[in-house]
Amino acid sequence: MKVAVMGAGAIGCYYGGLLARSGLPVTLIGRPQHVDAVTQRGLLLDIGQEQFTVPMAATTEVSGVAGADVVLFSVKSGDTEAVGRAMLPYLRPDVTILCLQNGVDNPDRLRAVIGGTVVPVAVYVATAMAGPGHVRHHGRGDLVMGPNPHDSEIVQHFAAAGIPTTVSATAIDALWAKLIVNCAYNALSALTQLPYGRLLAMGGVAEVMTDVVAECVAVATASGVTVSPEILPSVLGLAASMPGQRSSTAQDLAMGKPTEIDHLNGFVIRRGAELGIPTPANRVLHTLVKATEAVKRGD
Ligand SMILES: NC(=O)C1=CN([C@@H]2O[C@H](COP(=O)(O)OP(=O)(O)OC[C@H]3O[C@@H](n4cnc5c(N)ncnc54)[C@H](OP(=O)(O)O)[C@@H]3O)[C@@H](O)[C@H]2O)C=CC1
Ligand SMILES: CC(C)(CO)C(=O)C(=O)O
Repeated sequence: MKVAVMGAGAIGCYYGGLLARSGLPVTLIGRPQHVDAVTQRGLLLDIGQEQFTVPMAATTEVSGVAGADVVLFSVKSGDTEAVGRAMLPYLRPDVTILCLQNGVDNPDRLRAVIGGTVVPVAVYVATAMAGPGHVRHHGRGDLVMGPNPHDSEIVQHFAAAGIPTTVSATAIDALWAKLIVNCAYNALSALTQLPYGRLLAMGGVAEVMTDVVAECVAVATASGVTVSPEILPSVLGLAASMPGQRSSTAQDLAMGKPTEIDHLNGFVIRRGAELGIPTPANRVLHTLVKATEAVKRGD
């Protein structure tokens, strides 16, 4: 199974690195600083106290997807269409594209651009780039993948690489459950730059999260998604399980990078409007993050 990773960041380098370490041919496609480092000395992969150096192919050219049986698609949600269009001329007609992204509509948006087999995957991991061509694993790593023509072969190769993968017809429901967590935490952590433990201890935060979750559940349910009745306690309980964590939106905002907020709270607002469901709490959070991004950019 020949693999290409489109978007050699925290997710792409972690999963691509594990697959390459297991012996599969993997090509990373990423930015020059990562590609140069990987080409010179291999990918550095920190897992717990162990560090692995994984030799693997790397390129800055999107044409690196040519010939791949499986593409791990791991760019941020805002880049989905543009990167999809750029890869299209190089893709094999029978390629399987695994969307390893947060948000629920990336597979549909990518499929609209490239057609073919585009598979939703819910990603339960915490990883971050520690430097050029250097990825650090902070926890978990399991995947829930939608059914696809090559799912058993993919699961087998992933298991051999130490990536626990479940195939589920309800992978989209899992993505929605993750989206609801993101809608509750990401903007509030970004706007305050607080880690989750301190965030939840602030007066009124649990109440705001409760409103956000209620709106998300209404939109999800009207979209035909099954949401666990335990979603609210599970969302509010997350802070205790990772009290020191700041959201990816908080990290993007702090680094002056574009956030994925249009595909988190922003998506719920758009879908709510289509369905006639009001989403005022999500709207306030989305607006404040967009305004803060604009201020940071100096608009
Ligand atoms: N990190 C995590 O622990 C988790 C992340 N996710 C989700 O996974 C997805 C990926 O996240 P993550 O890996 O953290 O993001 P990163 O920003 O670390 O990785 C994406 C990489 O792709 C690069 N890229 C974008 N366009 C191109 C292009 N045309 N050519 C080459 N490289 C390109 C980006 O460069 P540049 O920044 O310069 O554009 C960046 O280096 C997101 O949807 C995220 O929400 C889900 C679960 C956990
Ligand atoms: C689950 C959570 C909220 C963990 O930080 C996340 O996915 C993110 O930060 O984007």
